[in-house]
Amino acid sequence: MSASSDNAPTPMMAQYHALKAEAPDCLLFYRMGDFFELFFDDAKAAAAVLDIALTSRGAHGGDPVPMCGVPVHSAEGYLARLIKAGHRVAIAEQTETPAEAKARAGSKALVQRAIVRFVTAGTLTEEALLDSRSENRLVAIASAEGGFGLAMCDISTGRFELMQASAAELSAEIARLAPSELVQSDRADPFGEDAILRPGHDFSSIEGERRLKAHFGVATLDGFGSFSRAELAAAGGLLAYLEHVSRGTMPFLAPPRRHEVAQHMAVDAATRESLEILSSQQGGRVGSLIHAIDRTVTGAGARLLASDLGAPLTDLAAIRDRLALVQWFHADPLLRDSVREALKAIPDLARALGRVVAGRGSPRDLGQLRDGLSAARTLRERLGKASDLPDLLKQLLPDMQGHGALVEHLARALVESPPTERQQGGYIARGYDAALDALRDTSGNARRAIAALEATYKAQTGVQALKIRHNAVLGYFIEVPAARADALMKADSGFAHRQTMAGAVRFNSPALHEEAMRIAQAGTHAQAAEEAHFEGLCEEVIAAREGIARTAAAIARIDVACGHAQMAAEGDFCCPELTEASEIAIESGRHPVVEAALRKQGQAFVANDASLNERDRLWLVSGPNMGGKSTFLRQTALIVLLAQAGAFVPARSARIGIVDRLFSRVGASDNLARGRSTFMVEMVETAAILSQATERSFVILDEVGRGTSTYDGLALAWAIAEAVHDTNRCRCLFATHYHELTRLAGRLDALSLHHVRAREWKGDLVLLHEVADGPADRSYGLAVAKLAGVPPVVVARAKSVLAKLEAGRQATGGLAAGLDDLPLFAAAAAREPEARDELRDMLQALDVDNLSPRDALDALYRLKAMLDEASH
Ligand SMILES: Nc1ncnc2c1ncn2[C@@H]1O[C@H](COP(=O)(O)OP(=O)(O)OP(=O)(O)O)[C@@H](O)[C@H]1O
Repeated sequence: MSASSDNAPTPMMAQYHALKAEAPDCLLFYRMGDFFELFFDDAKAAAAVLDIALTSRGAHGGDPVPMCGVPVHSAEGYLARLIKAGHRVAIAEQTETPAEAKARAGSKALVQRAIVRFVTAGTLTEEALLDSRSENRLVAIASAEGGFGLAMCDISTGRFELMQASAAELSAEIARLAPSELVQSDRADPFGEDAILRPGHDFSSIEGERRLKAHFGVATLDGFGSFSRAELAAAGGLLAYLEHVSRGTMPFLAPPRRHEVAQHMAVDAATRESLEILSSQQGGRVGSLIHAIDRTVTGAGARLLASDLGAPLTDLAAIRDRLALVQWFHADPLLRDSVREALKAIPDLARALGRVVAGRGSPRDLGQLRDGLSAARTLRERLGKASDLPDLLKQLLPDMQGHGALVEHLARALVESPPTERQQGGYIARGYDAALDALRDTSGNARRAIAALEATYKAQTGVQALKIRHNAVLGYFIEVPAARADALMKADSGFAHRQTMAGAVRFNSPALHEEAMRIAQAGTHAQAAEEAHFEGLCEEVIAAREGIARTAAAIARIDVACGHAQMAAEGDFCCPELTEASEIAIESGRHPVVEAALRKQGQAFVANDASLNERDRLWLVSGPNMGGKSTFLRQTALIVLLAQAGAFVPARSARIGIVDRLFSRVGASDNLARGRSTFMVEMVETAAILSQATERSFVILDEVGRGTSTYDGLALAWAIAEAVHDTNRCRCLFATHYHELTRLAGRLDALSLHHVRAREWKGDLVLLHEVADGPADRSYGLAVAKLAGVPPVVVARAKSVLAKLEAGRQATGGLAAGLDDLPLFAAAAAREPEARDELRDMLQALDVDNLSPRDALDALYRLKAMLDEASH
């Protein structure tokens, strides 16, 4: 900002504000020479995040303008940190050179600038800004016809999906997608705190259909499938946003695929968090399911694995197809090893393609596409020769070929390891373009001529220390020590003086000038030629984008299957059997994360069986703290999830009846310790289970109810267990401390009692981590306290308090005295006074003073009829 003493903005300030007005919710990176500079509040925000100096420049309205800047060449690293901190950035580049500005509008002209791009969390393609092992998703939401449409894309790979969800399904879908950025209409209520609000007219189905057709250059969308109005509206919002942020160069999107919500297990946000599927409750990958079982060797494989675990299937045939492929690799360790070796060498095709299509590709990306596609072909040939190909592989193999001409062209055109930078050139191979080679020869010859000149001048002047050198400012020059410069300074020496340094003097000569010009000209022409070839190659890649994306997807699927097979071999996992029955029959199941953690400490994991079916669908699991109840519950849920994701499972055998919805809830006090949850949240989440779990669902409830007083907690746990048993009728494991709940066994016929075993040995507690039939014999709370190091005097005191309490319990019948007299849950539920409320409403609505006798009699009849109806 140049200084201005009065209040009129300088031209540069006016330009800055005009650009800023185009991107009010972004930090504006304003290009000035070799820096991006930020001003005003943007500068303050960026300086705080980036920990760089906040200075000021000039003044605006009399006040100094806060400013900070980052060098252009290292901008990516700074961008990454700003995006991570939740900012969005608009990049304003100089769109003409200072010389062009001068020619346009005189010596005082301001260089024109324009926003060329927005950098936002959901629209990144740069390798440095992305995690190679996770997808980066942008999601748009729209509503139409009473439902919701979601459009999801990962522009770094081109994946593009549309889906329809009901209001009840919406939050689970958003949790599954875990978007980096969520876009929605500014006319609807925000779906999340960070949702980006865009103009409402972008989210109409008509507009969506128009944009889709235009983007894919089709006259009808029939070839892609049939989409609901809400899906089209969401697609419209997504495409409009992409157009906005990419400023003309649309990123790669594969044709949209419909994601059927009903074909996937519904797993809500609370369950994902509690099962620690993709990240642990501490927030990182370490300690999560995916961290424990991921044996993929490519970034694309890791991303697909995360997507599989996030959306387990419910379609039996599709799951069996995936499992058959894992089984095939499992059965042949040699083949598996060699395929994994081959996969390791395959570059990330999807992301390289994403960058090229988005116009941000580099010669290195083209090299990666060449190497990846050719490796894919080799792998296909190798796999194609094997016998008994599983069906899924038969479908994948054709996707891995068909790029022969492109690979051959890239191989001819590019050097072996092309650079990431284009400016320096040198990435087009010799022999590809004779004219380019000639230009390079010219520079080579000129360079040799310059070397020869040095020898000539040394002989001519007798100065042995004479050197011909080059720098960015002067270009080529002749340098001699100051003490020997006199001879060259003479007017008739043939040398022209250019610069005097402390110890040296620099000269030019006509011959040197001529050779230097030859080099510069040839260099400029060669660079232009390389650029043209680069553009041509990119166009060829772009034309083949859908096929390349299919190849990338096939490789990722093979990597995931190989990874599961590898994990199964390392971890002794088995192939689960999937059925349509309402059952879960696991023999010797284990928790993959806890097992891995124990193994590190040299301890063994105790495997346990679980067996739920229609007649025995609710297991009440009790036992001492630290006994392994939570672990047992979670391992069962994880085994179900892995099985339906198409993976082998940590068990000796597992038969799983397809689960439509998976729920996991943990009692509030467990979470409170992490400062995460409250009893209220626990109840809200439990309410969701009671309203959504179906007969095909699987629910784990871990000490639900314990976040409140003993009586309230017991009462709630009791009622929840009854409701799950009688109304939801889902498969359920319910861990509890309330010994009193064991009385439910006599009342609910599909409920059975189990406990984790413990023994007291010589006064010490031994936790066996074994799940056994029947209720726990006692609670062992004091023994656990002792184990945890509570001082012996306190434990002794607690023992005497306990003895008193137990004596009291025997006298009064205890906490649960009288519970046996409770009417059955179903009966209690049926007598809920809903109909009575209607009666009450109607009575309340009667305006008695203004009723005619006739109307009063009618009203009485109506009320009586309602009452009769309600009691039937
Ligand atoms: N099957 C098992 N084999 C070996 N160790 C186990 C097993 N299950 C649990 N453990 C160990 O016991 C610890 C406690 O397990 P877990 O949290 O499941 O107990 P819990 O009964 O739910 O306890 P609390 O009631 O206090 O929540 C685990 O961290 C693990 O180290």
